Amino acid sequence: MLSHKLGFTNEISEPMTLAEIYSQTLLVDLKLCHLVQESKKMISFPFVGIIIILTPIVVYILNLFRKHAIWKKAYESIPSPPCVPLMGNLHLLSSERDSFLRLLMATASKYREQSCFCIWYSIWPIVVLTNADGLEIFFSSTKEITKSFEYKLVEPWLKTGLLTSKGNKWRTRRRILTPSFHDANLLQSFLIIFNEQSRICTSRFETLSEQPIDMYPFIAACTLDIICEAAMGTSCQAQVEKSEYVEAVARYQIGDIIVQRMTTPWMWPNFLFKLFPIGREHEKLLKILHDFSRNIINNRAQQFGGNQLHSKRMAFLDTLLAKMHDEQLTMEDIQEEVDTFMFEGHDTTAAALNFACFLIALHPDVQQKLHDEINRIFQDDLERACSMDDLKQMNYLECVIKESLRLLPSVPSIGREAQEDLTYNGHKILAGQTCYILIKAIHLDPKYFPEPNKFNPDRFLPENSAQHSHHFAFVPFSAGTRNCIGQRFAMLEEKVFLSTLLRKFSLTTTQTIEDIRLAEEIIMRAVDPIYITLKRRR
Ligand code: HEM
Repeated sequence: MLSHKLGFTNEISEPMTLAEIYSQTLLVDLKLCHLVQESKKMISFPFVGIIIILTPIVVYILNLFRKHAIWKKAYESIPSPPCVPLMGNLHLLSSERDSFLRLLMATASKYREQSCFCIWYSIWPIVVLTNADGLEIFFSSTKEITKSFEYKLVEPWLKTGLLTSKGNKWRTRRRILTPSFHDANLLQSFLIIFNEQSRICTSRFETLSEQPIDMYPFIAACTLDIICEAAMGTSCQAQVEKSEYVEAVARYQIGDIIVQRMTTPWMWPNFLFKLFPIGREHEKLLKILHDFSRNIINNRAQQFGGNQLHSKRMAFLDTLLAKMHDEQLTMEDIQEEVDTFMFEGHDTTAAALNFACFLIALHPDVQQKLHDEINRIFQDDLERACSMDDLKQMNYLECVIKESLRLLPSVPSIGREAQEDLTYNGHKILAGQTCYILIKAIHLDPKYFPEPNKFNPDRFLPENSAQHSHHFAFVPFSAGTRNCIGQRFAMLEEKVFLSTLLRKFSLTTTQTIEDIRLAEEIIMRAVDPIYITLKRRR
């Protein structure tokens, strides 16, 4: 190690005081001075060159150790799993896809009383918050809206759209986009899309009934078609044909690369990443994704400008095009928002639906109640489309969707960067600190959810809602200023899909919840396929 060569031998597991750091710095400075004097004597140009290159590296490393000492001291009161010098907690991770989420959940459960813990990513701390109490430092703040570093890795695809942007840019965009999610015309168009695509998906299951199948790829294709048409006004036909775009998004090629990059820090700098084959593949996929959305946006803009938009169905894109001049949006601005909807609105919903199907298959009593509710609403009509009125009557289905999102949230954690010093349940969090809000652990707090691991949709019935009355005890869509803008869209979509499926089929599975290994890969995924058998009801 460079530090050892310079005689810098402190074990970093021991917190260093500032005085120690300064004395070490002095020592290194003296050594450097000595080296410079030596180099003068030798008047060797390569040697001076090496010194010039090494000095900023040494200063950087010393600065890191100085910060490490400050973090160690500041987070003394926050528990963490056992650390190893320089590695921090990295030695506890394996190449198994589920190892990171497993470590987070096991640590959260061990330190539930303390309401947070620290994970040391080598010498860098991540403070993980696991208790609903105190979350107002992020959820009720209009200032604490900056996302953590990891989100930078989706920026090559999404640029700085709504998910990744911050400050005034985020505020302006959120103001422009929010009304679209409450617009009655748009919601009506979306309802037609949900019905059509859910029906296509269900009919694909017809030929596969009576045998265990992995429903995920079918559901992912369906949710991709839905968001594509809702966002851009054009379906990408993921359920009926193959295309480069669908392969890149639905088969998760782009997502896999982003996840791989997240777990390999030496690939974080862009210039290094591009040198690896995976970096070049990433570029290729980005071109496919960007070309696809850019072409659709340009076509739609031309029709829009020429008043030739014959489609009665409105898309998010139309509301952006309509505001283009007033809000001074460029085509690139519009594209980053459309790409963001494609990213956020497809896999999150697919994961939620897949987990909901699994939990319904596991609990015949719950499934019976769902069938009863659906029979009451549709009687024997297996084909008619769901209306808004139908959806309003699906109260029990809503409880089932919520309980699924509680136990198996599509987004198990979210990241923030503290903008100023904060205090969370008595623990100090320094400005600039990366914090994870561990939604999955927050949802398992027995204080708000008795028998937290039990799948019990009844806890969301209005008469029982006092049990989880804390504002931030149930936050699958995050909460506060920076919550999920697509929450209502997603709930309606889930209701249409599940009621269409359950009108025709019953679901069973031979797997148990303990068999399912879960990985955090941008969203939460089952490491191995979940098999469900669909049986025609009549
Ligand atoms: C079950 C489905 C969904 C779940 C569980 C979910 C969950 C979330 C969560 C937890 C966040 C906060 C992310 C963070 O702070 O880092 C978020 C943000 C967001 N979601 Fe969703 N989401 C879902 C569906 C959707 C859909 C269908 C859309 C689009 C139509 C969408 C669009 C967005 C956008 C644009 C953001 C960023 C909002 C902002 O920062 O202002 N989501 N979502």
